[in-house]
Amino acid sequence: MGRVYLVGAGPGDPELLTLKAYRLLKEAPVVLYDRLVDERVLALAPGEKVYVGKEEGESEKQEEIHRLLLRHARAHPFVVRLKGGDPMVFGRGGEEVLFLLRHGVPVEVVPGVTSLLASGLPLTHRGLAHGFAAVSGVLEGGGYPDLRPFARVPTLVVLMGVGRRVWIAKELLRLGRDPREPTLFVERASTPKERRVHARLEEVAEGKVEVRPPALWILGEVVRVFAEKEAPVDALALGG
Ligand SMILES: O=C(O)CCc1c2[nH]c(c1CC(=O)O)Cc1[nH]c(c(CC(=O)O)c1CCC(=O)O)Cc1[nH]c(c(CC(=O)O)c1CCC(=O)O)Cc1[nH]c(c(CCC(=O)O)c1CC(=O)O)C2
Ligand SMILES: C[S@@+](CC[C@H](N)C(=O)[O-])C[C@H]1O[C@@H](n2cnc3c(N)ncnc32)[C@H](O)[C@@H]1O
Repeated sequence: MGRVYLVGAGPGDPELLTLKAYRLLKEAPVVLYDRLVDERVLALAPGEKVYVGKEEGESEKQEEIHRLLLRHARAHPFVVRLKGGDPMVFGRGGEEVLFLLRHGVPVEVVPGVTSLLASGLPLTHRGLAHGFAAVSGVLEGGGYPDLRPFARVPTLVVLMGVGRRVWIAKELLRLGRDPREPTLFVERASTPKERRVHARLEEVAEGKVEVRPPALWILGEVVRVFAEKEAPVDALALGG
């Protein structure tokens, strides 16, 4: 029975791979990969590549992925299971680890650079944000998240939130978040197709902001620190 490495592919740029991820991709007899894995990363792997990604809403395919993982783990000395960003951040990596361990398959998690961090913005900043949170815009089966625990965090990062951005903005306003708060969408961060869109929370709520998935969405005063549109804030003066 081979080992399964649950590897984070990072946000897209192949140079953001860890050395361990790079080595494992080079040596892997087979790589089972997700939808959001950049083709430049896949090109590094000479072995067999099996696409097991899901389109939006195809969460029921998870059991099929588990069966495929088991089959390949039984057929090879080791297998790489490649997920976008970090496998343990909104990647259903926990489910895959539990399934494999329950079937006696050894697993090793190889963290990757999560897209939460791929914007280059500070998620924390002295005098502006002493903490951050990340939340999924959509729950299993298409449910709506309960945003009450997240409404007051200084920096909030939303993943899988593009389709729900108007609802999320309105809900955060209802929960008391500042309508003029700066926010930033980053489509396809770290790739040549990266596109950054600045918008105040109220503008998003009004449906005025065009964004395409996949994109991360950062809300909070830290957006002002490196913003292009706003007058650049002197970060040093805020440093304290
Ligand atoms: O599940 C996988 O295979 C890998 C992770 C993955 C997910 N969605 C994904 C991917 C593809 C990828 O990142 O490569 C891929 C995914 N899901 C979604 C989007 C769209 C977007 O970013 O705006 C995207 C990215 C689409 C794109 O590739 O551009 C949206 C989404 N998430 C979700 C759903 C509903 C569903 O799948 O049942 C839906 C569809 C909503 C709808 O039908 O209108 C729910 C979802 N999917 C996922 C999670 C994370 C679970 C966890 O906390 O581990 C969650 C949240 C949850 O289940 O509580 C996983
Ligand atoms: C299911 S989550 C997977 C997150 C991934 N495990 C991570 O750690 O980045 C998919 C969502 O992550 C975000 N995402 C993933 N890669 C991205 C990128 N290169 N740029 C912007 N957002 C990205 C988007 O919100 C996308 O809908």
